[in-house]
Amino acid sequence: MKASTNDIVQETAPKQLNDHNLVPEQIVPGVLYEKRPAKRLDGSIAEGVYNAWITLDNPKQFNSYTTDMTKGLILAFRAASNSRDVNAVIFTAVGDKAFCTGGNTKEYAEYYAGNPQEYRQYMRLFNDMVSAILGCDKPVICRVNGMRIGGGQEIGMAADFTVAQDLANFGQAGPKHGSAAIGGATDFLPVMIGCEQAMVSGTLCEPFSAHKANRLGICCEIVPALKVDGKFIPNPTVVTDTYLDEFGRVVHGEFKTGDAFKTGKDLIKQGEIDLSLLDERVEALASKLLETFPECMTKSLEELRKPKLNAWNANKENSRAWLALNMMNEARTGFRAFNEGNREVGREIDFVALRQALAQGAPWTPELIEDLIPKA
Ligand SMILES: CC(C)(COP(=O)(O)OP(=O)(O)OC[C@H]1O[C@@H](n2cnc3c(N)ncnc32)[C@H](O)[C@@H]1OP(=O)(O)O)[C@@H](O)C(=O)NCCC(=O)NCCSC(=O)C1=CCCCC1=O
Repeated sequence: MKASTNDIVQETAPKQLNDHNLVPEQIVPGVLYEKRPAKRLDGSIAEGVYNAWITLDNPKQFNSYTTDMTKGLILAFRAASNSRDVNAVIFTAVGDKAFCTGGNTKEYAEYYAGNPQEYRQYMRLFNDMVSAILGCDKPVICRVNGMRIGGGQEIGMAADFTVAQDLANFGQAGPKHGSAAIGGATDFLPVMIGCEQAMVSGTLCEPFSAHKANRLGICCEIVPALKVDGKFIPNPTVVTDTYLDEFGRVVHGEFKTGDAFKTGKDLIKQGEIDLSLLDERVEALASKLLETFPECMTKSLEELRKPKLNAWNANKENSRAWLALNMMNEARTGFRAFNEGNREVGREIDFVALRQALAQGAPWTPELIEDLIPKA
């Protein structure tokens, strides 16, 4: 009689498996790690195979990552990468407001500001975190549960796929808050959305919608998340029913303006947010990935990641050094301004006043920094 696959496994698989993990699968506070059963395309459970869900858990601070959380993410990606029984990684965050808004600005302002040596050590962890995502042996799906901004956009773009709920905004924050988007964005954006759009995003720091992210090619799929009267509707603050304006310019995915935007905002407040379609589509993508040869999958990932990885590897060490020294002046000022400001006084410095001071040759003194920071 022909032996079953199970019999063959019993006979051939090592009785004792070597553990290649550097760490136990217990991750730090702020980073959750969970193996959920993988599903076949028909929705049935594939016994003994899982998807690793890595979840940022810092919702009060928009799932920004602290130093400890960068460590947790490195360990989590390492664990998922090494797990024989993991099909794909789902990289997401708690809640429906934010996937991640980057580095923790409170920690930046209160610990790293003015302390470049410490920030250089932090940037070792940050770089290793991005490299851990790009080096994961399993496909990584970024499940965008809410806004993906700054370093959040960078770690999200390091993933292989992005599936987003359509209320999520995307974008960079660096030059407005005293940093440069060189934690991956300047490497990934040009290859993902083209140099011109990358320039717009990486310098102007204007958030853009999930619909636009999908059109630009930074998301492979988006789903509605807002339910009004029990029915899903597209993000009502965004133009989704018109492709071109009267002059033939693409308007699909742009934010509405004026009263139309305000009406959209009110509708969001009235409705309820339901991420079930997001979960469905993420699971469906993971199921498609399951129905492939695992080694051929890993090799394909390795090859297809090269445009991102090569750019990242070429720049990450220089970026680390520059970011560390930048903590002495612009980052020190910008992150303190965000952290010490509020909605009333604002969270950004008077950029023109700074430029006027520098135009006269003024040095970066503690007094200049204090004067530039809006006082709550
Ligand atoms: C535009 C925002 C993302 C969202 O704005 P809004 O919707 O108006 O919400 P807020 O009121 O601003 O925020 C709500 C509360 O969350 C706190 N919050 C938000 N983001 C962070 C963060 N990154 N760290 C800590 N806390 C955060 C915010 O303070 C509010 O709490 P409060 O108690 O004060 O009410 C806007 O929030 C925003 O711009 N956030 C900061 C984005 C940012 O600058 N991120 C860091 C970018 S730099 C970076 O990530 C880097 C990575 C590695 C390389 C170097 C580098 O710079």
